[in-house]
Amino acid sequence: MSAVVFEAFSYAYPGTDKVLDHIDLTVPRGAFTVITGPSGAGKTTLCLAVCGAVPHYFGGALAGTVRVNGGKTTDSTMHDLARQVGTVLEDYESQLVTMTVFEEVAFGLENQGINEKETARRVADALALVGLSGFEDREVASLSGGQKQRLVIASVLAAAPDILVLDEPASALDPQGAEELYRLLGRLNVEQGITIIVVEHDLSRVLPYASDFVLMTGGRIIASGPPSDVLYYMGRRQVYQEGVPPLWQLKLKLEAETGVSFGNWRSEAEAAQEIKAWLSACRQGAAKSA
Ligand SMILES: Nc1ncnc2c1ncn2[C@@H]1O[C@H](COP(=O)(O)OP(=O)(O)OP(=O)(O)O)[C@@H](O)[C@H]1O
Repeated sequence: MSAVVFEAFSYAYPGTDKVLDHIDLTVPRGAFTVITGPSGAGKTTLCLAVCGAVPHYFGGALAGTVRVNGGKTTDSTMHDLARQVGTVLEDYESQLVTMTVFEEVAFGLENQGINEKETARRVADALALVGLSGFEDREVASLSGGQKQRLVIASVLAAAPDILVLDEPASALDPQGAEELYRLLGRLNVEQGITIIVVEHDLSRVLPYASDFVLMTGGRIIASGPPSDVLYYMGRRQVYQEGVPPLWQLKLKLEAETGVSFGNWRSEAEAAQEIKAWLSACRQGAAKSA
């Protein structure tokens, strides 16, 4: 069974035209799916449709279906969906409600009627997953931006969701914080088997972890699939050029000018290794023919 399936899904907020237009998308279990595209494309709305806030909270008009773990979101309450889908909003600080780190993670569990012992176990596990063990008694207000971000992730992980949806989670973090955050998401994906759906405009950050890219413009999906397919599409069709990572801009230019096909680079280290091997093969070829 797939984690999330959109079938011919269209949606308009109350009083707007369609902001999602005939979305067909399957997110397999265990995927690391990155939603990207220009501002206003409908990326946030797509996330809100997975956690059920669209339409349960926002109202509006829809057609088609969104299924989470096989069930239609319109047949579940947001409360029930929250056990399957953990959501981290772009304005994640608005999700923090209490005084201490322990209370923050325990808050949602107490509301679900989970007993004290089980709550303590789940809080400890969730804090360990995000690297905040030992922070239990710290006041939330004393944490850095990156630590607050990880705390919000721990709070949603404590409910044991199998899908995590995050909207531009690195937008308020410095480059190192962003790198650490995506390393954490990569680990949750690979080691815990959690399906990740993340909105990100900086594709360099997610290249090492993503299994799929989804490119949206004007409420539609215009390309989706393995990251390399979508990056080639963006390069060849000249769409959303600002989203193509510098590493891939170099690769596409090199390929166009040399006729050589390079691998589907996921990191600078991978690219450097391949270019070095290629240069060395070129040198050997030149030496032989001399
Ligand atoms: N609550 C709302 N009520 C009415 N219209 C909305 C609401 N939220 C978003 N929209 C509109 O829906 C469209 C899609 O917005 P959305 O936030 O989903 O796009 P986005 O791709 O996430 O953009 P960004 O990258 O700027 O966050 C936009 O035209 C936006 O103005």
